[in-house]
Amino acid sequence: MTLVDSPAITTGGPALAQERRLVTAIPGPRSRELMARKAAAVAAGVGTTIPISVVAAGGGVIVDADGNSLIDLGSGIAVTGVGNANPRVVEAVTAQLNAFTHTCFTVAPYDSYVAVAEKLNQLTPGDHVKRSALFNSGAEAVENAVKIARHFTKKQAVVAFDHAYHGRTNLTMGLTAKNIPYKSGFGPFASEVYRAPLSYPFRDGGLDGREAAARAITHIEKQVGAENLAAIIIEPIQGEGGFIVPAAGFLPALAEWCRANDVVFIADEVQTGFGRTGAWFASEHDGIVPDLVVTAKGIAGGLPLSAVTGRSEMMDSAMAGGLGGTYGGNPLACVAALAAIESYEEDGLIERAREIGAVLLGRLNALRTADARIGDVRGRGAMVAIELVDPATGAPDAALTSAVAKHAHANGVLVLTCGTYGNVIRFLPPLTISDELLIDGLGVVAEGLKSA
Ligand SMILES: Cc1ncc(COP(=O)(O)O)c(C=O)c1O
Repeated sequence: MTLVDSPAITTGGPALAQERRLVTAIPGPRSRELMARKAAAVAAGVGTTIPISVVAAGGGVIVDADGNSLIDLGSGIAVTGVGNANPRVVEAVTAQLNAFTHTCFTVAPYDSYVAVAEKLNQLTPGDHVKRSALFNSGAEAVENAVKIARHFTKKQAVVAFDHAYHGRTNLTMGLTAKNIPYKSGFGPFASEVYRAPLSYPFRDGGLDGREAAARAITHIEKQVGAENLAAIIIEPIQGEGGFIVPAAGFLPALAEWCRANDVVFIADEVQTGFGRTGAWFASEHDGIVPDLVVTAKGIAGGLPLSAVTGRSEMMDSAMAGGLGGTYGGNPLACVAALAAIESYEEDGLIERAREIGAVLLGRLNALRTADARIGDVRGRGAMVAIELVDPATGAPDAALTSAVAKHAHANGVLVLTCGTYGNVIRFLPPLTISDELLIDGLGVVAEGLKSA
């Protein structure tokens, strides 16, 4: 029986792999129609190249309208850490739907919002007194974190880093580094945003973390001056910018400088938070305690929710009613978050992220020894990437990257690319994926590299 006959979600190694190859070789009518539409969209410069119309997902597999199944190595861009349609989340949201769907927390409050805030206060790094405010998207939470930092410090400037990604709203576009497709033609951007050099070990010519931090701080002092600077915002491991893990010592040195200069240190943990890197938050790997932590994505099992959590004196400094919006901390998203957090805690998912990381790093490093086009393998936990280069020059190879991703998609494996130079393939599987599926998916990527 192939998955054409059975769209039920199955997990498991070789048998599924066999079925997947069979069905993906013969796209059904619905997928053919979609492929044609997507091809037109891609030709017009919009849309993705993945020719499927999803009808179900779970257990590390996405099933399309023809019964084709894809191994999910992207988690909807690091969102479905607890797996798609996680039973705890489904049950909680269903019960909430039957109770009430919306009141607006500031008009008529409800317990689940408070419970999520308390959980965030407890789980984020540091044992100081904290407060949390809830929003809908990562970008919205980043904007609010900057507003809080400005209100608290009475300063205006914000520093973001090379290769950073913080969203696509007006202020966050300015914080985001990459021009195309995120910024070009969408200006003017918000003022008082500056950029500093990052620690990017693969392309840094051997700078260690402290040296890279000294370079960034000198740059900031020259360009802005601490007396004008409200906040620096940084992803502890960069996501869209290419899964760049800064060298040890970089983040602690920046955090120290911020403390000494009354500058708010904002960690954007939108992509790295909620167990993704094998710890609740990636800041923990570097032993830093950010003043404000921004979270979203993995927080609520696929429902839109985001948060800013931070020092109570900073959070309380903003005027009541000055943050948030109508839907922030919607009751459906809040109960989903409580259920997702229960799943991370009780289903051992953070430990599982570390195991997934061992498989990813082991297999990808082995591939790298045999293939000089893999310039770098990096990441933590279930957030790992390969950077593809021209072996002769070390120059980024975006064409190879896109060919490998296309091969993977055509052969039933959903992987994402990223990076300023478009030459990074990133692996962000759901933390519920089996080793068999993961290894099978990596095998297809390896085939793609061989055939490219
Ligand atoms: C680090 C980081 N910050 C902010 C965002 C923006 O989040 P959203 O797309 O939910 O607005 C993203 C999204 O990818 C992200 O990775």
